[in-house]
Order: sequence, then C-alpha cells, then structure tokens
Amino acid sequence: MTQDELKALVGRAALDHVVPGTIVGVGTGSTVNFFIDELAKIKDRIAGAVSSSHRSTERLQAHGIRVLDANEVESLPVYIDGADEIDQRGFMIKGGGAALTREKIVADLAERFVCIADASKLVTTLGRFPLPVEVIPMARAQVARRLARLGGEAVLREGVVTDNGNVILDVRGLSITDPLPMETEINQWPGVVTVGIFARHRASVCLLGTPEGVRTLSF
Ligand SMILES: O=C(CO)[C@H](O)[C@H](O)COP(=O)(O)O
Repeated sequence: MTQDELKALVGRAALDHVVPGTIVGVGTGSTVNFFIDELAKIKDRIAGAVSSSHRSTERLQAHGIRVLDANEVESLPVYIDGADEIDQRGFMIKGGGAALTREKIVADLAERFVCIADASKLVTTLGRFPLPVEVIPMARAQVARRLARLGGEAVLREGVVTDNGNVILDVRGLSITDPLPMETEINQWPGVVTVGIFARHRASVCLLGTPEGVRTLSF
C-alpha cells in the first residue's frame, strides 16, 4: 500500500469517531484532507466543523460543510487531526503544515483528540522530525539562541508565514524524552506563540494506517 492509501484508510476510519449531530474539530494536512472528503459524505448528519487552518476551511466549505468560528463554540466532542510523529504514550510533534497554533486551540476545545496517521509516524522517541516552533518574527533570533542552549539547531522555514502572521523555526537535534516539561518550558519564552510538542493535548486515540489495516492505539 502507498502512503496515500494508508492516509485514505485512516481518514475513512475516523468517521466512526464523529459524533452525529455535533460540531467536529478538524485539523490540517494531507491525512486530514482524506478525512474531510469522507466527512463530506455524512455532512447532513453533523452540525458543522471548527477548522484549524484557512486550507482546511476552504476544503470544508468547498464540500458545503458549515465552518464555525472557534469563538462560537464552548466545547467539541472530538478533534480529528494528523501528526508528524506520535509516540506510544500519545505525545506528538505537529506543525509540519505550519498550523500548530490553531491546531492546539481547537484541540483544547475538544474532549477527545483522535490522531490519524500512517504507520511511518509512530516513533519510540519524539524528535527525529524537526520540531516546529511558531514565533513572532521579532523574536526569531532570540528564540533560536535559546533553542541552541537546549541542544537544538533552529532553521527558519523559508517563505512560510502562518495563518497568524508569524514565522516557523524548525528545530533539529532535540531528543524529546520528556515532552511535557519541554513543551511547558519552550512555550513560556517571550516571542514563542506555540511549540509543536503536543503533550498537554496528546492524542486520546491514534488510528494508525498499516498494510494490515487500521491499528487502534488508545492512550
Ligand atoms: O501538524 C500538522 C499541520 O500543521 C499535520 O497534522 C502534520 O504535519 C501531518 O501532516 P500530514 O497528514 O500531511 O502528514
């Protein structure tokens, strides 16, 4: 099976986690795109979606799915999104698509985070994928120096401006053995908007696409 076929598989499987009659939290990325296309098939059975990016909003609306502003909802039963890496505890690295801040906001509204990913995303220790950090442009160099003190090499993602008007640093060389304290530390530095460690907002469940079918990991 190709990676896209695995993504399509979990995008379809995620429909089982959608609660009929409710608003669905929708992430961003190529795996989520498959989910959105599946969601369109049951659009009359949901109350709409809260989206984590302009890209996902456009795709949802193109399918005729109502997109609500996050400020209009108090909670969501479920948030469905991909990941760049996920470990055996449900901790993730996200932000490969530069949507990490809005993804964390929507995840925070949700009771459950359903991660959909192909098997290549499952890792023992987070950090092989460069850690995305969304930063206010003025603080770019300052935050990069602090990351260097943690042992990471931060590189500016060229040509990328987030939906919030900020930049992304991609950090190589970090071995994230203890995701929760690292998330907390980096996130409180001045100028950091969001770090792409999702420990506080880890997955409740992961639908992992494997050649043998969908493997469900519960955390
Ligand atoms: O965090 C994300 C976007 O900011 C995505 O969920 C992550 O990059 C995975 O993307 P894909 O499904 O395309 O592999």
